[in-house]
Amino acid sequence: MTKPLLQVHELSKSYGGIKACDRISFDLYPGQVLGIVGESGSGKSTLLGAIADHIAVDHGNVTYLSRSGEDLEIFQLAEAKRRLLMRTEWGFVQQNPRDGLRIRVSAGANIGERLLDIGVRHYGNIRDEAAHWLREVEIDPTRIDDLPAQFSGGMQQRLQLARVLVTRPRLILMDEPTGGLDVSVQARLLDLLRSLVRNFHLSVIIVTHDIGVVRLLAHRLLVMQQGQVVESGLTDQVLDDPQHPYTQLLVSAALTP
Ligand SMILES: Nc1ncnc2c1ncn2[C@@H]1O[C@H](COP(=O)(O)OP(=O)(O)OP(=O)(O)O)[C@@H](O)[C@H]1O
Repeated sequence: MTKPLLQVHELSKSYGGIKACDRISFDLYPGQVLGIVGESGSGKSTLLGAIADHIAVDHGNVTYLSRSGEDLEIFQLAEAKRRLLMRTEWGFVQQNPRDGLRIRVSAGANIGERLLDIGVRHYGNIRDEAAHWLREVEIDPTRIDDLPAQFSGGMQQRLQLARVLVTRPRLILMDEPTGGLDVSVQARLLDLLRSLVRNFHLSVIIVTHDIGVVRLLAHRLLVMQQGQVVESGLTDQVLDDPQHPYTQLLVSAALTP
């Protein structure tokens, strides 16, 4: 039987008296897209940050099945190994591309930098790879020397994806990747994400408050309210027949024009 790529076990994180994440557990399988939905303040970003070890948890653990078949306890890894893993097998896509890009260097350098980080040194190859990944994310490779600031918001987000994908990660964590974009730009980005997930057999955890985004992308859903998972399951099942009153509210709010 296929083993989970990621096992999240009883993750908890409080800020003072606020339980931002309260004993969250789930498994993510290879090639699966898991959507995490909930209102602002429900704990989605804290959960994502905790999984990526950006936020120190109070309790719980995360186990990742590496490319070489090792079960790695993320919070127990030595710093160097954790950093290498985050640069190679994992990727993080920020809501604001400015947080995920280096704004003062060219598009090509943004992509190439990730390869330099993992020890690639042949500059010709790096430039070719950067051009290749620009094409993959539907950016004209003749823009390779442009700065991110010369790109539209949607293009910046696609550039961020190229920067993440160049090291061929297996797991991508995304925090509201379509937030703040116009509806038509969002739709194009979602289409692109869908084909990238399929073509590269990516496993993805995507945090959003937008039910439309998870309906299009996610195989499974976790619904969070006040730091807890109140409902989970296959996306269509959860959205077409929500059981928990909070999920019912989210779904009906999304239907109201
Ligand atoms: N650094 C922090 N210090 C104190 N409280 C925090 C901190 N980060 C988050 N919180 C609190 O934890 C709870 C969960 O916040 P979190 O940002 O994870 O929610 P969210 O669902 O991602 O919200 P949003 O969609 O607005 O980003 C909230 O009550 C928030 O105020």
